Amino acid sequence: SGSLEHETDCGKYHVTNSDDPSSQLFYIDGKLVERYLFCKAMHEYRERQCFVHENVRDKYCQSLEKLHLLSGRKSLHTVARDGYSDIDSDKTTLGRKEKYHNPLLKPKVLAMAVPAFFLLCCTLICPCFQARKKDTDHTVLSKEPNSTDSVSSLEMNPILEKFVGSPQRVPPSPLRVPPSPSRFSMSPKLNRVGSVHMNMHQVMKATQNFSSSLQIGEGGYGTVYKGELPDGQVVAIKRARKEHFEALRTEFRSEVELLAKIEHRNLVKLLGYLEKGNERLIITEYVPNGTLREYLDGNKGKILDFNQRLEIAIDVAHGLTYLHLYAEKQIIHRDVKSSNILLTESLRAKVADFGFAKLGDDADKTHVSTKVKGTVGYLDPEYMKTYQLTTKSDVYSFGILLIEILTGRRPVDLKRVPDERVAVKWVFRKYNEGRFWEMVDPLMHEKIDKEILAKMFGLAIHCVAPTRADRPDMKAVGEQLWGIRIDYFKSERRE
Ligand SMILES: Nc1ncnc2c1ncn2[C@@H]1O[C@H](COP(=O)(O)OP(=O)(O)OP(=O)(O)O)[C@@H](O)[C@H]1O
Repeated sequence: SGSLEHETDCGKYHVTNSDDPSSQLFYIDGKLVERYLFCKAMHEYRERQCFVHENVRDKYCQSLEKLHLLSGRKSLHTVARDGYSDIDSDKTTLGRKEKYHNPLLKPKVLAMAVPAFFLLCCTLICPCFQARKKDTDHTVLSKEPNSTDSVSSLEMNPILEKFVGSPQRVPPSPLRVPPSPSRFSMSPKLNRVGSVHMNMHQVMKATQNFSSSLQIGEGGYGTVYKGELPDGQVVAIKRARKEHFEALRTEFRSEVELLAKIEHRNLVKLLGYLEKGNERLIITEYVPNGTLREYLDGNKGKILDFNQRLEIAIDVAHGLTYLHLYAEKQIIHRDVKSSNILLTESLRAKVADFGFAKLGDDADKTHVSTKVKGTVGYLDPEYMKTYQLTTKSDVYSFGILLIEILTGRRPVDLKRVPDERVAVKWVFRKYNEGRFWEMVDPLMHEKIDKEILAKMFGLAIHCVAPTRADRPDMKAVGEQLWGIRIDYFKSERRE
């Protein structure tokens, strides 16, 4: 091991040498940076005719130079702000120039997308958030940013484990803007929210005393029951678990107030709310056909065809566009995932679970600073780093969801071989190799036109760009999906 420090006319650079390449540290002007940024600086110094030790550049940066990944238009400062990260692990997939046949495969876009995987990996295993095991790999995070709790029951494998233990990954004391007190203050009228007003006795009757035979699901906040109202209307009743009650109080209340204002065919409708003693109950429309995840898992006895998947994606995009743009106040969902997409009998989608919903900020601000909430695998890396929540965090989660819809894979699946565990990373690799069909859900036997697949996966990759400014907004995503659907029908007619 050793250390090399050099000063050029342009700035200082410094590498700590180590026999183990993974523990090498790179510094530019005294700041620790990822290797990619370091090489980007070398490249810029050289372009500005500053002296650079060629042996240093050759040793650490040659592979990146060869891949043309250092010559993008972005300046070093822009790149640093964007949080670009080491791309080593993906270099083999970017090898041949002719692979850039799609605009999305151009080096700039690749350089944008590759680091997302590194950040995603950090996201998946960041110890600063308490993870709660649920289902197989779907773990919900709900953590104050400066808390010291560590990963709890999240199953970890040795490969992931080595990343754990670095609390510095999360800024220690981010700005946090508490929800406006007026919106969340105790209101005696809360029981009158929505169109269904029930008392506890009626709820007990509707759910047969919370009978396990009427239980339809279990989520972060508690248990969900199916119930029938005296007029025959079937509803879903979400009952907060008592042990989480205090902690969930605000969330529960925020869910109610937000949902009550929403009226859109792609969003689950809040029908009522009941606060009584130690019970908090949310009554919503019942969506009869289970979750998108259940369909993708093949648990519903029917496999979604490509058109149905496309329509589900469009429905979700429309629901989220409504929350982002057209609701009375901007709403950021914060927990977009396949188990929160409920399907109707005709397999149209409704976005559910506004438990984590958060009001967007007023028009004069671009983000809300908040504690990190969401589900492992879907979390926007920029939100994880900055605690700044914007609608683009939902766009990121939507990109992950789109990958799920197309591949059938869970965002993180520890049962797969190591380099296929993180679906987005696997997709990116295959995408670069132009192996679109290999990514398609094996349960879906249709042969989809390659161009259509390239557009769908390209859109998903665009949504998961590491920097929110590079992601499309939800409205544009819906429009693109709509365009893809038209192309899909045209391609079907040709065959
Ligand atoms: N309105 C509804 N209609 C039909 N089923 C529902 C409805 N709401 C929830 N469910 C069922 O209950 C399950 C649990 O829902 P819930 O929203 O509590 O948790 P989740 O979204 O899966 O997890 P989390 O809240 O932890 O993110 C869902 O997966 C779904 O199967």
